[in-house]
Amino acid sequence: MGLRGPGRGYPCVGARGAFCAPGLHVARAPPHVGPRPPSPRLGTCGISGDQVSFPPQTPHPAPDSSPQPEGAAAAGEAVGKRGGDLSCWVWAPGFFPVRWRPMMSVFAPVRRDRIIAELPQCFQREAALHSHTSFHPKVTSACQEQRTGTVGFRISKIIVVGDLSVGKTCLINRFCKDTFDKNYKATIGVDFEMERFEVLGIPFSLQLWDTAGQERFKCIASTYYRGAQAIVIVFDVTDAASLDHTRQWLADALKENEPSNVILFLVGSKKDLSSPAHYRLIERDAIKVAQEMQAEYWAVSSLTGENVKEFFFRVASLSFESSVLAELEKSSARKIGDVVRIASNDGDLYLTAQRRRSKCCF
Ligand SMILES: Nc1nc2c(ncn2[C@@H]2O[C@H](COP(=O)(O)OP(=O)(O)OP(=O)(O)O)[C@@H](O)[C@H]2O)c(=O)[nH]1
Repeated sequence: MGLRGPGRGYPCVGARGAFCAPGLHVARAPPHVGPRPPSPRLGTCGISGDQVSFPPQTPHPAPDSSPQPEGAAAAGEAVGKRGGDLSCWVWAPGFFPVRWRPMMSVFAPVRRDRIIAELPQCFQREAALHSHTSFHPKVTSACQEQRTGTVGFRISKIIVVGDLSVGKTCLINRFCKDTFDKNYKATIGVDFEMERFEVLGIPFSLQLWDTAGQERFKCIASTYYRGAQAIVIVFDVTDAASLDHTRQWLADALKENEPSNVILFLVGSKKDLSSPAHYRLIERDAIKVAQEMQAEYWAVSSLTGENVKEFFFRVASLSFESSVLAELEKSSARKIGDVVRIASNDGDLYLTAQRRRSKCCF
């Protein structure tokens, strides 16, 4: 059974690249059989130049009450590690079912506990993307003047990768739903959550792509790596081998992304399971790996919630900062009579990974 996704000759609902509609849950696509169901009406809006679709106003009934392609229910179960929500199946153009979560809306007010007014601090200064204590002054002033782009809100794609069972799903669930499941259920392909923030007064969303760690699902998951603004590589602090494997996960993710356009995070999970003495040992090694990768290091526990919110706030803030700086750089380059070049004194505007890695000063 194949997965339909960007870049594989399959349409992704109203999306270009790897972006999918907020609130739409991409399912593994069963082969189509039988008559084509009516296409849903899809509205579109522009987000940073990418098209995304709104959920259809009249979703097709759920698979159990309507004709469906063979295997659709199985696909739903397969994708839905997070079953039991209010989602239903809808038909997307291109013949494959997607799960629509009606309760999610990009226009609902941002939760009060998702408002970021100051740059959250790093976890370890030795392995941080940068150790500044506040947002880049150009970002702050652009936000004050509402010069962060013509579109009302921004969106960043974050992919979460790492060995099987290291805790990727639990990490996302702890942050997005404040839940923890002690039973392991493998992710098949990818799963997807959208989390909305307000950063310096500007609406900002993170698309969190939870990918499968099992080898046999890797090729499905890797089709969703493209177009990431941040890569989160997770390892288990009680399993040194999972730390060793992070290099390979990074290499695979970078095959689909331009290294200078992504920011990297190395996350040690299950901190609650490690004794302080053991943790100190693995942290020393993890910091070395993070420095080598030029990633920011964090250690978290999804069981207790330790550092989970702080980590995602940091991801949101640095992704936001990086995207606003890129936008400002683009607009300043455009001002120079359509000749795309960067004035030397603006050279720090676009924080490529290389520059971030060298921890340049403002
Ligand atoms: N004690 C403890 N257990 C955890 C923590 N995070 C995850 N687990 C457990 O580890 C197991 C695997 O967690 P998942 O989040 O499903 O792992 P995953 O990386 O998404 O696995 P794949 O979907 O196969 O890639 C589950 O049994 C979780 O309950 C944690 O912080 N502390």
